[in-house]
Amino acid sequence: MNDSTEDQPKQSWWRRLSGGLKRTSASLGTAVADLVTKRKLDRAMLDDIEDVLLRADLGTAVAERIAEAVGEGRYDKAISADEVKAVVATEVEKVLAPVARPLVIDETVKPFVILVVGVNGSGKTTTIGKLAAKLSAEGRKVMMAAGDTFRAAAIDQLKVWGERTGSPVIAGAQGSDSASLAFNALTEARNQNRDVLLIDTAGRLQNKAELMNELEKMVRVIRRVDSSAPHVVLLVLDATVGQNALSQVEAFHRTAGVTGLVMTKLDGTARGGILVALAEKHKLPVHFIGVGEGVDDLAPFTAGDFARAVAGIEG
Ligand SMILES: Nc1nc2c(ncn2[C@@H]2O[C@H](COP(=O)(O)OP(=O)(O)OP(=O)(O)O)[C@@H](O)[C@H]2O)c(=O)[nH]1
Repeated sequence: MNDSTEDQPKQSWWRRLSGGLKRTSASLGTAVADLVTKRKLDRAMLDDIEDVLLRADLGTAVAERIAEAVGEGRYDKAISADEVKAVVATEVEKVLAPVARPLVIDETVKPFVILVVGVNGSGKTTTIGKLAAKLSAEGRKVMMAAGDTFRAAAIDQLKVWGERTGSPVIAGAQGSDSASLAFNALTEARNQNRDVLLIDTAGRLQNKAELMNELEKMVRVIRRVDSSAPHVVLLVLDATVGQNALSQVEAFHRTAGVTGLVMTKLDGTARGGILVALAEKHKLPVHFIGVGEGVDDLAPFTAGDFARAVAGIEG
């Protein structure tokens, strides 16, 4: 790949990310601009700034901290919207930097098992497909397991990704036992000497308790084949659900021991600030962000870029 083609995806995903977060950043930018015109900074202005940040889904702790940082050394002085945005970007980056961590695949572990969990529609199957494409492009032998046996379309969707990425897909019939499917897939991945096994899971069953029981069972059964597996438990979160994402993290973390997050659909939401609230509260690593439905639309998560996009600073 030459430099110009390497630059293109980076630019296009940045455009989509900053474009997607435009509603977050534009409302934040406009509100901040309205607040700071022809006024000197005082407590009331900081409270207003804090409200604006709360509306962007950044969460109370971060909003409060940013407002304090804006106030530092600036009381009774005029302040520009750009100054406020710069403080927002700096403070957001501080929260995100510790969680922006790449997905590390231990080459000594074979197969390296990645269990992908999340509620239905969050983008699990699509993320698995994108990951399979990425990992196979890096030269790894990937296998996928259609553990979402509840939904026939999810099985078909995964098979399409399998064909697209040249990776075998282990699937059962709709309604078959997902734990035994995971068991078979891991055994098969071992026999075929695969580097990575990506396991899809159901996002919806009759009720939440049943879903969590099934996940627990899946993990238990996987451990029977390899006591160190799953090596990564990726929780896929849909950015458009806003604050709901916080409780999803709690539920899945308790059940499946989530090791890292992927946040999808950041290409079309005004609620991207939720990632900041999540980072602040749960401190779980964020490996990737989804910025579209295509195979290349899974971008590594970088704190600085994201912080600037949220604050509405041009890339
Ligand atoms: N715009 C956008 N759409 C996405 C992204 N990731 C996934 N989607 C879309 O979201 C929808 C749901 O994605 P799936 O991958 O089927 O979700 P799932 O979590 O597997 O859903 P279940 O199988 O029902 O549990 C699909 O239409 C995807 O194309 C993203 O980053 N951006």
